[in-house]
Amino acid sequence: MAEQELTLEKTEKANDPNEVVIEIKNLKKSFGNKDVLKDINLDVHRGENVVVLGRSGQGKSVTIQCIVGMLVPDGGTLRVFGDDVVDLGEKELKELRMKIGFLFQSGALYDSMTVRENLEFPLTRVLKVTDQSELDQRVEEILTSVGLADAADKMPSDLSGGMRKRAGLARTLIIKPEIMLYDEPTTGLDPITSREISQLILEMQKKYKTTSVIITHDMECARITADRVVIMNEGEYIAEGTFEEMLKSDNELAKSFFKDIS
Ligand SMILES: Nc1ncnc2c1ncn2[C@@H]1O[C@H](COP(=O)(O)OP(=O)(O)OP(=O)(O)O)[C@@H](O)[C@H]1O
Repeated sequence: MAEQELTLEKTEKANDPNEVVIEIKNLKKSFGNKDVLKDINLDVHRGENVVVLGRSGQGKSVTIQCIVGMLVPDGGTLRVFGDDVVDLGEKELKELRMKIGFLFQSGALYDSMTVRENLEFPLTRVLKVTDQSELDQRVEEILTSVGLADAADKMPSDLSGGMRKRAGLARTLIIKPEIMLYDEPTTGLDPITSREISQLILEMQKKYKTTSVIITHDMECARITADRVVIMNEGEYIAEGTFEEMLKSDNELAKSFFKDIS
């Protein structure tokens, strides 16, 4: 096949909303005699934002850690971009992780580095970018995108909680991941800042066409960001639908999450 056709095929695939990017079937994971994931089934399509709701300790973070190969499941299959994660060798796992951005609750900035240095770090270490003008241009672009254009030379300790979250998001997005995994992105923020971060997550999905899994307890975050909501309970996904569908769900647990939403 001609090189041009191959490129076209790749581009079409990269934009195909029907492509299943993350495919989870009958996933199981136990720690000792504690069965945390009993039977998780989920398809995440390209460009989609899936919000996972569940009470504390239900295995939401464990699911995310399985997706990036940090934990090895005990059963079931877990494919990312069509590859079975369990079968990947070290090198392939490293390549996969380069396509996945992971935003932890803490935001994960290095306190001893300026914002600019924090952002340059994944570019130089992961993508091996050495050209200073490219580094400057990419740092400026991402900081502008997250609304922190003037903060490049500040230290993390000089930033508010919301700004730190934005900088953490910028640091994750700067390598242009195809998948974003958010673990409680609005925890610890006041309601107004939480809403701003949720809106930013939505904007970044549209701008960078990322596929995202968002774990949250924040219903406003779910309302703003979710194309689809799944509810997790006792190691299984028990209900799913759009935010509006879940709002009207007869499922008792869904009702308990949505009871204060008007
Ligand atoms: N590496 C591990 N070793 C042993 N047990 C673990 C490990 N990781 C998670 N667990 C246990 O698995 C269960 C699910 O944890 P997980 O962090 O996935 O919950 P969660 O649904 O994300 O909760 P939260 O909303 O509080 O973050 C917990 O009981 C936890 O103690």
